Amino acid sequence: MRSVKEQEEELFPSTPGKVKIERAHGINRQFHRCFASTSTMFLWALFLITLTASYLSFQSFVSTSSRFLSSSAWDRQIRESAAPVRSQGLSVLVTGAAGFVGSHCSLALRKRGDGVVGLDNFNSYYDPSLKRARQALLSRSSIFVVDGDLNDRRLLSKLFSLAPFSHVLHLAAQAGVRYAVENPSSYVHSNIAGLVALLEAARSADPQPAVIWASSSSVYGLNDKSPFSESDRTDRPASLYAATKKAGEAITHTYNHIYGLSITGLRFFTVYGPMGRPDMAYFSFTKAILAGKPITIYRGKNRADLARDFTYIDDIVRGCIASLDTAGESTGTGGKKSGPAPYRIFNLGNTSPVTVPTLVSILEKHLRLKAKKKLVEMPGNGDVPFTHANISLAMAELGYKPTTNLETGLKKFVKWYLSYYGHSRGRKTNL
Ligand SMILES: O=C(O)[C@H]1O[C@H](OP(=O)(O)OP(=O)(O)OC[C@H]2O[C@@H](n3ccc(=O)[nH]c3=O)[C@H](O)[C@@H]2O)[C@H](O)[C@@H](O)[C@H]1O
Repeated sequence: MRSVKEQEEELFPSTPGKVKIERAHGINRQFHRCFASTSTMFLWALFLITLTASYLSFQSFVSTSSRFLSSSAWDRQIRESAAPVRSQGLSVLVTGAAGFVGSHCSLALRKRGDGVVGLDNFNSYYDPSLKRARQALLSRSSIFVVDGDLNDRRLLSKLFSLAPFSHVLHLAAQAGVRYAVENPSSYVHSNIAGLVALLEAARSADPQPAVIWASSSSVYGLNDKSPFSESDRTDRPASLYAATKKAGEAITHTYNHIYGLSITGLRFFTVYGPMGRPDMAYFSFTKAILAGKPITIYRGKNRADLARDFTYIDDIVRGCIASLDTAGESTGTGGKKSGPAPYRIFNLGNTSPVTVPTLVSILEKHLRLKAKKKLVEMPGNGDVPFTHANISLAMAELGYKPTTNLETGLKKFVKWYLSYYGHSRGRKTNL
């Protein structure tokens, strides 16, 4: 008669990974066989999982920065792309270069002979194929876009060590006001952690670049004083998106104060235009109208129409470039500032708010199709009733003067949309 301990040892071998089969007999033998083969399978599975995990992490190691960090061809591409081709030209690192505003700014900078290196993580917040198409366009203008994330500190410091960027145009962000209720952490990842990683790299760089970055009209939140001025309060954000942009303004101020980084924050007002963002209303409405699908138009309290100070992309690009040209230098080296550096914030808007139903009727006219409209109460997930920019400061300091009204800007957008997606005006699609 075997002791309980012996029986237990048969069932649960004392040496992990080893199975004692020599003492097995009867029903226990069957159990043991089964256990042995299960254990072997388990070990094999474990081995394969470990192998796959190592392979995948090696792949991601290789496919992100590290591939670049060891490649001299990659180094050369960065240096060439960063080099200006005109005398006194800027050398600009554009984050979010495959994004809407980033791609337009990169092309405009390149066109006038500045050096441009792009950085983009090509995330799937909206169709990445549009981002790849923008990247292809940039590549035709000899602009190299690095496929990497802001939070990859090693990659950032490598970029700054390869090229003496005079400026950073920081446009990479998690955008979208209402999406923040669905995926709050993506806003923290990009707009807070990513921003800090970028500022850390910029303040440690030699020379320190001037940083121009995208804040947002949404920082005015629930204010009802109109138009919105830079000196107005910004302590009542209506969305997490707005809160992260407001936080960004505070964070950049700290880096300006401690390290002497030259900072310019640009509060963009609902930017639209060709190659725009598919998540935005004018873009998604166009798609739906062409497909004969209904669109949802939000309304505020007492059925009031919502309104936005829609701003055309070319005006925004001019505002960004004027901000780069007037930024003033950073004053720090080796972690210490040698004197105060500029800290500026500007509204970049259009100064003429338009209601959402008017936006829809302009689209209907350009598309030669009627929209199926569903009017619903604003869901209360981040929207504000209206935005309206006072741009006096940007006019005075940047010479900023928007020139495109919504009618003209949407005409250009619709033309691009129909050609890019291969549709004809006045014809419904099967999208
Ligand atoms: O300036 C900014 O700081 C922000 O601008 C943009 O936000 P918004 O002004 O909210 O633009 P957008 O979504 O196009 O909605 C436009 C209008 O259509 C209404 N809207 C929207 C969707 C819908 O289905 N129905 C509707 O009525 C909606 O209620 C709103 O009244 C950027 O996305 C954001 O990233 C940020 O940069």
